[in-house]
Amino acid sequence: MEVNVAPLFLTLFFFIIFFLLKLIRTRFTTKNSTVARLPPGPWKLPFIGNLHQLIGSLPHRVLGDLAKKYGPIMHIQMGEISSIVFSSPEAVKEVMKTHDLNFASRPRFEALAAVTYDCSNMGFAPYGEYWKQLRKVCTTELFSARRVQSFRDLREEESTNSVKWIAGNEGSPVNFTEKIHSFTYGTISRAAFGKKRAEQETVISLVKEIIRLAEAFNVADLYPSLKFLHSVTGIKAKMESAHKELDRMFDNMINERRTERRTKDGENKLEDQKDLLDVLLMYHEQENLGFSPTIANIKGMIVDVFTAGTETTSGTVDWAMAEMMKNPEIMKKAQEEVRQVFGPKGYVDEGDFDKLRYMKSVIKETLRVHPPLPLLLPRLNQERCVINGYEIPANTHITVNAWAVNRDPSYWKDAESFQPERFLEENSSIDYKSSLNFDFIPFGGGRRVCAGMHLGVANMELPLAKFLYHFDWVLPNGMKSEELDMTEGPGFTLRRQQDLYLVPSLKYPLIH
Ligand code: HEM
Repeated sequence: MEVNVAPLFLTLFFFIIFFLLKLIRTRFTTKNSTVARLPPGPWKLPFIGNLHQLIGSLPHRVLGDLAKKYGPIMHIQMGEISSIVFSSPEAVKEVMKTHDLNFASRPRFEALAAVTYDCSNMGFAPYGEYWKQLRKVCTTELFSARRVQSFRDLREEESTNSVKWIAGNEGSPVNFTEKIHSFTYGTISRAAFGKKRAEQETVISLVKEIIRLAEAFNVADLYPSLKFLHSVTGIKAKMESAHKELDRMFDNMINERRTERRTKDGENKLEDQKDLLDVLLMYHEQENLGFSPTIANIKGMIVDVFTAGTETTSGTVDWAMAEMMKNPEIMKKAQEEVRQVFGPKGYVDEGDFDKLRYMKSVIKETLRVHPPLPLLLPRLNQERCVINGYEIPANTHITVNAWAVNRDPSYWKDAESFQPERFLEENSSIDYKSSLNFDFIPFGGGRRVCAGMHLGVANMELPLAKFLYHFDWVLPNGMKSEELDMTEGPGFTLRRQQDLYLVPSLKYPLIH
């Protein structure tokens, strides 16, 4: 029997062609994907991605460890959110310099939008015309060196009150953490609203509640498509309720101020007497200034001032003091310097702060080892791009692990240890405006760098100098310095897990 093999050959021929074409296609895409594949990252579980590795841990530490294995540009999946984590100075330079414009937006979180007047605060405003105008007003007006200087008297007053309170509790343990917290909230609230007001304490406690809720792990933010999760977690509802109350207080304060601004005293207010609300209302009222924020925008900005400007600053002073208690020789040097500079005067004032080189190094070293926002604020890239051969799709969440960068062993000698001297010696030229190498980024960098840096620095330096000058400090109950617990607490800002209790003894009393 004769068999017709032609169809068999034909099938085989087409099969081989199909197979070859597929092989070529695969090779082609694989070749292209060496340019366009996502960065490497840890193995992901379906639906939750890498969440199981991050929940219940300190994310900056876990991400730092994972980066040692997967590299300084790493892909992480958190629920539906795809995020690229940058963990070395070279990688961060790509985000903050080479591709700065593309990476200058922020992702939107529904729960946060509810308390930031639909992201009309600066911290979470998407990149665009509104953010650019607001940023300009911040640089030239709200947080300019001149404005920060104009708040000098109120900083003085608030820090003197803290010193008086501590002096009144000489010899017994004081909750230092709480004290520096209330100094910062008091100072920021007066910078925003001027004179002390009856509502101040309520505003502060509502802001604290909103910060706590914003820092709580909110699974609903990780599954934006599952909107019902917001009602399951209840966090958004709690934030909205605290916010409603805060909004009512803001309205009262703003209405009162608008009336006051129309009086003679209001009209004649000198530039240096204006608080942040005055400046923002001026832009609202005068149409020819190139930026006209609505009242909701103004309230959004005030929320920013409170949330971005309080715990970051107080947390740093708290850690600085804890580090000095842990390292008595550093405390001694810092105290000797402050007492030498201000000793003859009998009081501390900001006029001679240029001479406090060692104390400033203590603050820098604290920000290096304990950056208050260890993962900065998340960013979003507007367009797809390729970095180091890795594909970064548009609208990816960008995380910068500043905590890991600030202790990168290839940039920092003995990176884990607390040594303020490093900022006096080879790194003395490093300032807060992000170093050229992007190896010291507690305030972030690029277009989205912290807008309130000068105010933050002023609010850290003055109280710290006064606490070092006026008091000697010991740990309570005979605790030794090596026993002091330095564990980090959970949350978005890197604060101490335990409040710091210290026993003050008055060295130089206040003379006025
Ligand atoms: C120790 C004190 C402070 C630290 C360490 C700090 C740190 C930061 C960081 C890391 C960012 C994000 C930067 C980025 O995405 O690259 C930021 C943003 C911001 N900070 Fe600060 N901050 C401090 C104090 C303040 C103060 C006192 C204010 C104002 C009252 C302030 C206002 C802001 C604002 C408005 C933004 C958003 C900027 C934008 O998105 O364009 N900060 N800060």
